[in-house]
Amino acid sequence: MDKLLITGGTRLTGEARISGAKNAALPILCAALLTREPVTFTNVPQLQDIRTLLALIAQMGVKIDRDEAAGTVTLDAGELNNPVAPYERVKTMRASILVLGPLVARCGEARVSLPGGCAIGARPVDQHIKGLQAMGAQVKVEHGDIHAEVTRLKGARLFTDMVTVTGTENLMMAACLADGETVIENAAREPEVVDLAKCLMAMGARISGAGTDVIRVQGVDALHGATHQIMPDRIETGTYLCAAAATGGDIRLTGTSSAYLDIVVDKLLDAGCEIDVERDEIRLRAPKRLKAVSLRTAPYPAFPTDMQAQFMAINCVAEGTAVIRETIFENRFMHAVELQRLGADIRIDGNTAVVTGVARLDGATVMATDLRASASLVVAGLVAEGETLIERIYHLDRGYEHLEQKLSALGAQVRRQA
Ligand SMILES: CC(=O)N[C@H]1[C@@H](OP(=O)(O)OP(=O)(O)OC[C@H]2O[C@@H](n3ccc(=O)[nH]c3=O)[C@H](O)[C@@H]2O)O[C@H](CO)[C@@H](O)[C@@H]1O
Ligand SMILES: C=C(OP(=O)(O)O)C(=O)O
Repeated sequence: MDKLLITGGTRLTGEARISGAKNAALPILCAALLTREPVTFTNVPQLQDIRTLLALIAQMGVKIDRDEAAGTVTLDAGELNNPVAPYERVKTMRASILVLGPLVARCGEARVSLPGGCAIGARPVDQHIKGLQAMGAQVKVEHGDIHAEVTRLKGARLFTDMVTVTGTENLMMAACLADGETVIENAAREPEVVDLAKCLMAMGARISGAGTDVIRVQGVDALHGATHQIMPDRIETGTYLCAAAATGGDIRLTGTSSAYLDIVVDKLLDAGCEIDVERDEIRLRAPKRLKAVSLRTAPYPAFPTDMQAQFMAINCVAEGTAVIRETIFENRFMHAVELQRLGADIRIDGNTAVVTGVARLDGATVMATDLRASASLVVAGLVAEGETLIERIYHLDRGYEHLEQKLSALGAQVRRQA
């Protein structure tokens, strides 16, 4: 298993280009299952999760034409014949559940393995199932698989018990081919939901309200081919901003947008950073020492849970004490014990972490436990004195394109070890 060796202590300076968003690309690639015509996507990141999803849908009979280096993928689901997502694929990537809605809507049938729990929490998919049932699907969970059947989905009024991002995406995709109008209330407002809606509308779907908490979809008989550019990755952007902030750096990120990062930018300003935003670029200049910033995660537009770990890392070396509350996932503090191995002062009490900044962190061997936990260890490793060896970095490969190359271009001393 690959490891990442970081020699800390270098200020990050220079420029890096942000990739297409993993969490937009995954649902948007699944949207291609809804039509018989080819759909082309650009700005698709080179990530393990994307490879996993493409392998999953190839097995369903979808033709894939991909130029990885150019970031383009064309999917042709004209001969989709096997609406099945087996456990072997689903277990490596929870987002595989995003094939469920499109498959039921297009094929009238789907068998998708239950994703199961993961490091950050139980993450059930009951809301996805409840929504499809409300649209008339017969859904059984048997032998660890979700088996759904319907002649044609019917439009319905759907209300999810909590805000769920992939739940909203699954139901919005399913509703595109349903008979009549579907109203999704308590919908997720995340920018990735909006990007998916844009793609679906380019394919002929009739959707309004994406980006608000009520999404209306008028079902149509068929969708058609289209071309769609995946939005920039706001979490990758935020991660590099944190890495620069922690190291007292001065970086420019291109190919991105601050539009969906308001609260992250605000927190970095509170921490003492200077931030300039120009069209598709963000420049961050960090102070000598950051100030501690408290935060509470919640659905968009509040502070994203996917940035919580990286902010815990910057608070480890900031001046003062920060209180971090995680309200989305019940077990998303796994990085805290690893950060403690580097000398961080963190106290955990339930869903609250109290982080008191220390003058310096010291390099050590640490273990990556999930994607953003791993990102927080990279941020901490960049600022720690000496060498930090991060084990199990396959998590990082799920979500950060060309991480070592981008960090090296910013002056970091980072090396992958086999
Ligand atoms: C591929 C993708 O886009 N992943 C993102 C997505 O995950 P994902 O869509 O899986 O996360 P959800 O928004 O669904 O989860 C929010 C909360 O609702 C709970 N829940 C969700 C669905 C359900 O049927 N029942 C249920 O109880 C979850 O356990 C969690 O506590 O949103 C999360 C929250 O912003 C992000 O951290 C993930 O990076
Ligand atoms: C939790 C994440 O991803 P996933 O939902 O794919 O596990 C993430 O992107 O931080």
